[in-house]
Amino acid sequence: MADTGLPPHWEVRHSNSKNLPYYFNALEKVSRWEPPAGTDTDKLKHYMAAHHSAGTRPGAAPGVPEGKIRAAHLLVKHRESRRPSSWREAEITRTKDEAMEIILAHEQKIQSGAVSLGELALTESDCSSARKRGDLGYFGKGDMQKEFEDAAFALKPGQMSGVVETASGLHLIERLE
Ligand SMILES: O=C(N[C@H](Cc1nc2ccccc2[nH]1)C(=O)O)c1cc2ccccc2s1
Repeated sequence: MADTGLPPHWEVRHSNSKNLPYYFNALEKVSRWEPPAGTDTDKLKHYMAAHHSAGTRPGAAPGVPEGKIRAAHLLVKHRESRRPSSWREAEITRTKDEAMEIILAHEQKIQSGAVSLGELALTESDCSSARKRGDLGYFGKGDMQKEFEDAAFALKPGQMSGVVETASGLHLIERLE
């Protein structure tokens, strides 16, 4: 990597959610917003000017906030969910296995083309985003539970995930942008 002027094992990374550079030590696995002690600040300044132009990256879709995607999801909670309650049901007592059967049936219906994820989320999702057809808006890395983020960022726009499990319950995710 070009000479960043940082001490050994330190590298510059980019926070999509804050659209800011940060400094990461790959050996100690620590990160910080300010350059560490021992940094050659002139070299770092030249490196940043050459490699970290602020603002949008080339090829970013106009209007889409940098590093973010938009997705909708359908959530089926169960009695082990972090918050076993929703607008649909004050106390959710179904087991995880029962929730799995329900969400797999939803997945089949969506994959058959009989209904869209958003339409089904309106009545069936245990997330408060149900009223918006499951649309969660734009989000970046670090905003959502890790399993959800990994699955959503692996999708292409228009694609739907398989069943994804988080502490909230079982999800089907459709990437919108
Ligand atoms: O965390 C939320 N809702 C929880 C359920 C839940 N847990 C999630 C975990 C990952 C992604 C979405 C998730 N939704 C609840 O209602 O108990 C959110 C609701 C909304 C509504 C609009 C936009 C974002 C969000 S995130």
